[in-house]
Amino acid sequence: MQPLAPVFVARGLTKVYGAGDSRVVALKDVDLDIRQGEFIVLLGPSGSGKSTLLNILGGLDAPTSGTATWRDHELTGASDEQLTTYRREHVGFVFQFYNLIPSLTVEENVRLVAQIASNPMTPAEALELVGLSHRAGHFPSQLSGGEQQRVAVARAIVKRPDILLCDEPTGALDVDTGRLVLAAIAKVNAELNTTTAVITHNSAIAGMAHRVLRLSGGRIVKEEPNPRRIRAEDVTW
Ligand SMILES: Nc1ncnc2c1ncn2[C@@H]1O[C@H](COP(=O)(O)OP(=O)(O)OP(=O)(O)O)[C@@H](O)[C@H]1O
Repeated sequence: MQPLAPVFVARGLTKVYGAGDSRVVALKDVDLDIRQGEFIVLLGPSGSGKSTLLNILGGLDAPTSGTATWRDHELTGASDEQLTTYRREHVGFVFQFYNLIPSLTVEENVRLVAQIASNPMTPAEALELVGLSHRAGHFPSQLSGGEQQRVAVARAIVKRPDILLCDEPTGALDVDTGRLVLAAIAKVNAELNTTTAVITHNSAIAGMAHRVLRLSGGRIVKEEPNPRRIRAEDVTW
């Protein structure tokens, strides 16, 4: 499906941490529109503001100034309760480390999130999407790192989020298992039209994006549309 109208709009987004000598400007005056169904890859050196931007998009953090809206949700100035509702209903997160609950099976890990969502798919559907139906009854310790990360993707998408935010999803994985995780993320983007943003230090992954954002010093210094997207299976590093 083709990307449509902007669903996320940021204007003059600035984030300052600390004060005085420890003051850090993590984001500086960032303007950004993200369209429905877009697959965005964020690249940039360590400390350039990628996670800060993703955390604001996901309602995990609030900007110091500027505005950020997701559809009709005003994220700037939202209360903690409103941000919690926004995250719960609209945002799926995948981080570098999988954070699965070791004492629960794969299916139970995914079900835990489905239970607090308003319009979830079944855990079985989510596991099918990431190609792990046959592992539903296993415990996380019985899975490889790449399989555990695909469970984390299933857990993130079982609630049918509007946006899937991935911070270094393949950072702990080798190339073969990393590709399978990327394929699962790309499939969710393509089949559910889930707007997707992936932070990575691995510029090869940029080939999968509709659009690549390069950050440096808290600013988006380059935006590159990618007319020739590659499949996850063809990413090499
Ligand atoms: N909670 C915080 N308190 C103080 N400074 C912070 C905090 N979070 C981030 N920073 C600082 O803000 C800047 C941007 O950090 P951010 O994590 O967004 O960068 P990044 O591009 O994601 O880096 P990396 O690739 O290393 O994860 C850095 O200088 C960082 O030290």
